[in-house]
Amino acid sequence: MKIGLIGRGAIARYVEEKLKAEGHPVTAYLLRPQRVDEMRAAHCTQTGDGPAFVSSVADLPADLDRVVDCAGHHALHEYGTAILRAGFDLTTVSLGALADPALEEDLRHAAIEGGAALSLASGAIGALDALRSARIGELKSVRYVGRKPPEGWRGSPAEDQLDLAALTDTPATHFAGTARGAARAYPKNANVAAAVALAGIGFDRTEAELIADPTATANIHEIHAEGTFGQLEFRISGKPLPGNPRSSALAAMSVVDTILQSASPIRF
Ligand SMILES: NC(=O)C1=CN([C@@H]2O[C@H](COP(=O)(O)OP(=O)(O)OC[C@H]3O[C@@H](n4cnc5c(N)ncnc54)[C@H](OP(=O)(O)O)[C@@H]3O)[C@@H](O)[C@H]2O)C=CC1
Ligand SMILES: O=C([O-])CC(=O)C(=O)O
Repeated sequence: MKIGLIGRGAIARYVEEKLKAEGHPVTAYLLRPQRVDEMRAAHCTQTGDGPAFVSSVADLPADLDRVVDCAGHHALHEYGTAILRAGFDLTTVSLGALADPALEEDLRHAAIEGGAALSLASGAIGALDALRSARIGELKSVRYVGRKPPEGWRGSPAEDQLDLAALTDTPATHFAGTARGAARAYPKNANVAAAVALAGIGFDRTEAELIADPTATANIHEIHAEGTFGQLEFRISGKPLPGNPRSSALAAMSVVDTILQSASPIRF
C-alpha cells in the first residue's frame, strides 16, 4: 500500500512507524505550508526519492492507495471533501468533526462523487461493534463517560470551568450533555463520544459526561447501553501516547488496524 498521512503529530508518528514495520511506508505527507519546507529539508534525499511533502490535496501523488487523517477536526474540514472527491479512500480518527451535520453531508456526497469511502477508526474506545449490532434491534439508551487526569484536559474548555492544577483529590465534571455538544466543544478530547454516537443512537440521543479526575492514572472511557439486545457495560483504561497526554495509545493503534484491515482479504 502507498499511504498519505495528514499531519505529523503524536498519532501520525506512531502510525508512520508501525506501517513502515508492516511494509507500507508513508509515501506522502499533507502538512501546513510552513511545515513542508522544514520536512523537505530534514527528509528529502539528494536523489529526490524520499516521501512527498505537500500542502494541498491537488499536489498529492496520484498513486496513493489511501489517505489517513491524524490531524484533527480542522484538517478534516479543510481537506476531507477534496480528498474523497479526488477518488482517494480516506481513514480518519477525527470522528468528532462529523458532529457538524454540514460537514458530514459534504463528506458523504464527496465520497459518492469520487467513488471513494471514508472509514472511521474506532479510536481510544472499544465495543463499537456491539453497539452497531445492537442498534439493528432497538437501542434504548447510550451513555458515555470520559475520565482523564487533569493534564489530559489541558487546552480544552475544562480550563474555563476548573483550575486543573488545583484538582488534587476530588474528580470534577466539566461537561454533561449530548455527544454532539461534547464532540463540538472538545475537538481534541471527545472524539470517543462521537464514535459511541456514530456506532449507536446518534449524536443527539447519546448522553456524554466528561470528568477531570486527579485520582485517574489513565484515560478511562466507559459505555453504558441498554436495548432489546440486553445490557452493555464497557470500560477501558488506556495509556496515553508518548508525546501527547490527551491522546490514548489505542487511538493510534486503531488507525493502523483500520488501514491494515482495508487491505486484508479476510476482514473484521
Ligand atoms: N478518535 C479518538 O479516539 C481520538 C482522536 N483524536 C484526534 O486526533 C487528533 C490528533 O491527535 P494527536 O496526534 O495526538 O495530536 P497532536 O497535537 O500531537 O498532532 C496534531 C497534528 O496535526 C497537524 N495539523 C493540525 N491541523 C492541521 C491542518 N489543518 N493541516 C495539516 N496538519 C494539521 C498538526 O500540525 P502542526 O504541528 O503544524 O500544528 C500536528 O502535526 C486530535 O486532535 C483529535 O481530534 C485524538 C485522540 C483520540
Ligand atoms: O485519546 C483519548 O483517550 C480520547 C480522546 O482524546 C478523544 O476522544 O478525542
